[in-house]
Amino acid sequence: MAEGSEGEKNRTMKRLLLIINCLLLGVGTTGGPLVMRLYFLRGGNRVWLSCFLETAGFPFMIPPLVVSYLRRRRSAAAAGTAKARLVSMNIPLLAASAFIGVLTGLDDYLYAYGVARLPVSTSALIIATQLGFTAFFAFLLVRQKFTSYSVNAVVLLTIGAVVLALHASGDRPHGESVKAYVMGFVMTLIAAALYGFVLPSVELVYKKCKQPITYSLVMEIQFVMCFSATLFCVIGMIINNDFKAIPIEAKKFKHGEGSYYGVLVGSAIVWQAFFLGAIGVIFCASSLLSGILIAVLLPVTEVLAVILYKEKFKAEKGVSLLLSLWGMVSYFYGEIKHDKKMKKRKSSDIEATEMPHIPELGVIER
Ligand SMILES: Nc1ncnc2[nH]cnc12
Repeated sequence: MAEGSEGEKNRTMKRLLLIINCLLLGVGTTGGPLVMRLYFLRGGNRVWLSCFLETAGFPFMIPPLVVSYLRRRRSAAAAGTAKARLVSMNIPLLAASAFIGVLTGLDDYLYAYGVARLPVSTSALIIATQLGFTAFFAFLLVRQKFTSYSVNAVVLLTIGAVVLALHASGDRPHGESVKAYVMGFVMTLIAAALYGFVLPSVELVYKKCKQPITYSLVMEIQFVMCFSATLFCVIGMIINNDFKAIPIEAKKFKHGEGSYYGVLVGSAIVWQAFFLGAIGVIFCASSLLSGILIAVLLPVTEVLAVILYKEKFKAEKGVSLLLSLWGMVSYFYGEIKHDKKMKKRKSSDIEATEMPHIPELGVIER
């Protein structure tokens, strides 16, 4: 009985964690591209600097990491077990996280290149194709199982992106060459494919890792990933002389120096929420759900871009928005149905002495 209530408490905690991470991902997915585009619209033109800002907020992870360490230390002392380590990840996990971080740094550059050249509403919809890539790599790397509902969601969200891509040419910003526009389009598409690979790779690392994955460890992984991605971008910034250009850009920024630095710091904070949310959702559920949430929220970004930056809202953007919402409803309906089926099966198995461990609501077993 006590074990049952402990299990119930764990499930509730994991659901709460899932909700928090969905919110973080939501803030990052919608706010990140808008702040990044604001930088370019108001006079900034450094691609390496803006890709650096995607991960440079990793020091914001230090306070929660310290709190988590103190808690682990206190519970180890109370239980009389070995002292908690300041850094709990082992060397292979550190190496894997650093490697994925470099891929993320490269991806950030491709993504920022696209945001610099395309309207946010267009780049957001190209990024929606990421879900197709995530689904493909999740199948290859972590043997993600699909239901008719999740397949339906992937198809709808991908069609939504394609509808937009087919009509995107009329969206070229004033004064931008066709070549720059096409390059922006292609780079964003490659970013979508690469990040579609990164998400299931994180899930694979969680699965293959020899130590139990806790949320504290997820935060450490986030720290290392963002640190190595930032290092990658710093090299690009040095080569491109971006550090010298920062004070000059700040002086020329349309809203003044103060708001220039405000945009940079705001960007770093919002993108931290994005990356922590993305890998946190993978921890609580799966890389597929992370990909689905990113795709579902992109049309929200698009609508906000239309409102805030007066970008054009054409019929195809509305169609894409509807398809995304339909895809989201389909996915969650399938998950709730699956969850109910699992609960029913569990209660009919309750008599058995050795009860098998059944995963819940797309939650991967660890
Ligand atoms: N670097 C990135 N940041 C945000 N969303 C992305 N989608 C693909 N790459 C991305």
